[in-house]
Amino acid sequence: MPNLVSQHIDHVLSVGMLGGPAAGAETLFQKSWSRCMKQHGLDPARPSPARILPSTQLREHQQRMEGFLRVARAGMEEMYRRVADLGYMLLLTDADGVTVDYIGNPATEPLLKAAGLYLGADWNEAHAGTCGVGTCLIEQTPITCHQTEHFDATHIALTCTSAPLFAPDGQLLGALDVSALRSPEARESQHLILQMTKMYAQTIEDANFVRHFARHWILRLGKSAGLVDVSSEVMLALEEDGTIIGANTGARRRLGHGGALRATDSQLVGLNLSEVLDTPVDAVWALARSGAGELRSVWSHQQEHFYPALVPPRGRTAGGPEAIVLPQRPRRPARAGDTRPIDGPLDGLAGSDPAMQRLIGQAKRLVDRNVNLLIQGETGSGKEVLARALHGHSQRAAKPFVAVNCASIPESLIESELFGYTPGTFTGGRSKGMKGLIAQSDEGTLFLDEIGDMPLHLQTRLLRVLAESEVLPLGADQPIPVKLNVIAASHRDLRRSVEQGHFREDLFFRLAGTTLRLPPLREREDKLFLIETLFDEEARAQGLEAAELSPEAVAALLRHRWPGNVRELRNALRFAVALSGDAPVTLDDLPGEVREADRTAPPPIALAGATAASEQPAEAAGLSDGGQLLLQALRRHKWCVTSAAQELGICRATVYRQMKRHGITPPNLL
Ligand SMILES: Nc1ncnc2c1ncn2[C@@H]1O[C@H](COP(=O)(O)OP(=O)(O)OP(=O)(O)O)[C@@H](O)[C@H]1O
Repeated sequence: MPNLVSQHIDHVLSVGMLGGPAAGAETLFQKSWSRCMKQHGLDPARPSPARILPSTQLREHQQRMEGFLRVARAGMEEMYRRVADLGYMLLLTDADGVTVDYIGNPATEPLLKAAGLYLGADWNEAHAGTCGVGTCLIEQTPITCHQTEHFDATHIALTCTSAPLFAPDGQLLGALDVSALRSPEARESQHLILQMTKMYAQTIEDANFVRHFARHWILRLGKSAGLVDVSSEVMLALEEDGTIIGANTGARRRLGHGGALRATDSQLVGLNLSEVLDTPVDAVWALARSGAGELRSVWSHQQEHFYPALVPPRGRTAGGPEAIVLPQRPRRPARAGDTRPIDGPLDGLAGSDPAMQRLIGQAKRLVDRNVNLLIQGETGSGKEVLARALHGHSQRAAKPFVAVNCASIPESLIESELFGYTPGTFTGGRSKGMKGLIAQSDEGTLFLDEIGDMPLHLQTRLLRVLAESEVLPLGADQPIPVKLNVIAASHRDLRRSVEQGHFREDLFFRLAGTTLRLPPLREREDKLFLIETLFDEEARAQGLEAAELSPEAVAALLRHRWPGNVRELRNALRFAVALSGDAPVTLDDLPGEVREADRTAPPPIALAGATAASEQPAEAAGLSDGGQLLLQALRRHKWCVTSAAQELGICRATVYRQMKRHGITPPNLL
């Protein structure tokens, strides 16, 4: 054995030192060895003992994923029954690589513990080196790390097979690992275990998906008509009009663009089923009515064929299938018969930025769908504006929109503000008591801004309100029923907050039916649209409807990085309008930091005059400000319309339209 160990160390050292991104066709393990040495600073000659977290720390890791742990445990027990006799044991880790659950043979517990195959063991690659769990979490794909494929010589007797586990929104949750202290030397001996691990990881993920979407219809699609009821690769959670509100890993892989396994659910969520499958939504409800008889029908996506099965929302099955209340037909596929104008409040939020247009399309499809929405975006990127537009676009538009900023209400007041209180609850309180903000939003929209800052004990109370649709004011003994529609928002990455134990996982899943991500202003391609819209609004507000922006000012505004996002832009324009009065806003009227950005940027070629003389001087002189701006941008980009469009934040078609309007002709066509 000592000889084997030193041989292993030499081998790892030679491969790991040579390997690296430039080394080309390395195996997954050689890449990992090189990562261990170069990035994690590990040394194969210095073995690190198993690191087992103390129970308080372990508890914190477990608490972050309690609901999931229950589901995963059932799958682990079933798998363990099948592999225990072969000498395998099972670990469940979180995304950090910490073992949050374990099943092994009690008779070998001391050996398992010494090898780190135990509760609380940290299998993160940065500490444990190349291993089943740690490397699987980095690669996000199922792997077997067999004996000498481990980095650390203390692990070279082990064989470890791990599969990643993803949350319903596509985020990595952790890994399922099946390991043995001893095994045959041939790597092929683990092939069957790899297949079983993948299968149980999918079973666990799917059970978690069903738990998450228990209140919705779930469509299963499988390759086998006989098995689709019990096992199917694809699962889609649906609203009654066919809107997709959730997609499992199989659905993302099979139905998402380009088979992107790691993509989040944004590609499918918000689409209508009929946009994804060559099947009308009516077929889903026909399937629900006729039950298994419909299974003979085949549904297709591109060239692939599936058999469908439908899981009704929990609670609808209480009286057996005959008690299921089925929608007679899709509630409302489009806006037909809707009195709202097609150009609703959501349409005014953005110009031609592709990410914003996708978001608006998704938001429109999800409005009035009984799906809780979570808006994520940097401070000032327009989360509240989006929430108000969603409310304005919904059938609840005439009902109250109640915005609560969880970060700005003092912690001592937030409970009474949200839940209200009865008369006499507080000395100094209002004599009639107070209706809380949650009750005030009844039938309208409750916007919980900066939800990530809500204290943990109030998260528990809020969860109860959401689950039971009733609120219990402080001092009251009778709850008040409320019809709640919640939109939550945060600039923090809430999933990260869940992982860090600052935010309840169950509340996160309850609030984040779908996550809408607002891009920061610096990434938006419709800056010019926003500049013009906000400038008009600010000028109107100050009674200066005729105010104008000079091309230099617009160019500077387009160049600035906008760390404060749309809020900073609005403030800059308000400042500039106030300063310029009736005269056009010039560079000097802009706030210092915007002017500063302009000074540090390279001078535009067209303004430097080098090419101006030969290129349409007469036309340039007669052009309006907008035309001059366009001409300058085109010159700066050597008449490349795509680049000019990008700089101006408008699409190519608009550039061509505006060129035509201003009579601007590229030099090669003169
Ligand atoms: N699409 C938009 N159209 C017009 N104005 C916008 C838009 N988005 C944001 N704004 C303006 O930017 C400012 C900030 O918007 P908002 O309060 O919605 O941002 P936020 O992301 O909720 O900020 P915070 O994180 O601080 O709560 C507001 O003055 C708002 O009017």
